[in-house]
Amino acid sequence: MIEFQDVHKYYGDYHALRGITATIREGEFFSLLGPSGCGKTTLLRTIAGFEGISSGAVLIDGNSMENVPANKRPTNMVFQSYAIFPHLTVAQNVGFGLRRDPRSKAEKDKLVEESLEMVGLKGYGARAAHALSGGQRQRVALARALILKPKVLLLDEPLSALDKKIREQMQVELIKLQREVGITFVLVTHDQEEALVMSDRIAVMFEGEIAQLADPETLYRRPNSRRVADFIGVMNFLPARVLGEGNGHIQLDVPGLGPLDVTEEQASAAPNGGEAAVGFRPETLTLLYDGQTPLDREAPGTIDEVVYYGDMTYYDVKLDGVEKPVRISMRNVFGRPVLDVGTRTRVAWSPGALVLFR
Ligand SMILES: Nc1ncnc2c1ncn2[C@@H]1O[C@H](COP(=O)(O)OP(=O)(O)OP(=O)(O)O)[C@@H](O)[C@H]1O
Repeated sequence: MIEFQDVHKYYGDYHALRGITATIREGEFFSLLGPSGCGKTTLLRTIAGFEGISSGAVLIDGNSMENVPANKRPTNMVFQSYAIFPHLTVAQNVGFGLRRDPRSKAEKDKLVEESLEMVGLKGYGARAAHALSGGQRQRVALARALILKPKVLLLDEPLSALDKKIREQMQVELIKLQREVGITFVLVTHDQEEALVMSDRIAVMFEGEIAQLADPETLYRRPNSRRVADFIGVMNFLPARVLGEGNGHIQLDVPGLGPLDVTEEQASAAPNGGEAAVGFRPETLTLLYDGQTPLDREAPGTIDEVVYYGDMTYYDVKLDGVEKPVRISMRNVFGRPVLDVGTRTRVAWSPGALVLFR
């Protein structure tokens, strides 16, 4: 659907996009995720045609966009600062892009009403746009983009100005909306949680390059580099020594956990460039309570810090002989006490949940 072929972009001397090659599939919810300045907005704008490229090609439906101006592309963009017109009504805002459309007023009114219904604002047409809340304004901006029936909707941090609760609610609504209308959504976000929640696939970008492109579960469970692992969620790292390998297995010695085996599939693809380390997510470790036997392996440690979140607790635990504590998340179960700092404990873990970076 959208194809980037070795796309480079310079702003003067600055190399903002450094050889982007990727395909966004028709009908998918695709996110560009990365820290500030990595080039994700620039890449999104090359799809819209708001930004030219220095070399390479951007194709939509197999057609090169090289000489196609923004207003002739099958795309539409929704911005962070939902640029709606405050002096117009909601309906006038939504119908704005149809003002030169030859269809009758009755037909256009119907389209406006349908679009408003799509975004959960049925019956809001006559209201003054300036009287809407932030979340409602963003819906109006969405309805205004959708009414033009683009093949691709480009979303530049559309939810970042909303407060946490409304943002989470809008995330779910956007997913539903995307499924309903079935058009390709490309979202720019620096919020890894938002990308995980919403996307079919995510391209993680650093410094003008795509570091990994995968579905959320793969990104989370099998990050291909330490940098991606660090950017997505929380990942504990422990230094590891590679003892040997063969038959699809790698033997390691990990201080704090002991000698262990991982499979080749557990090794990250991109070279770490430094010393080997194993990584594991906080929820892949478990604190064992008295009398509990581990399913797999266990290691002794001492609780160093406790952060209580209501539904769960984060424990920072110092494994024996390891200076830096590892973070463990435990779901709080009724009747099970939250443990105190200083408690001696046993940490259960499974070799299968580790990722090896080397
Ligand atoms: N018009 C421009 N002229 C010069 N440099 C630019 C221009 N637009 C962007 N850049 C630079 O290119 C790099 C990538 O910018 P871009 O806006 O794509 O990053 P981003 O990942 O979207 O970051 P953010 O989340 O902060 O918007 C940045 O270093 C930025 O300063």
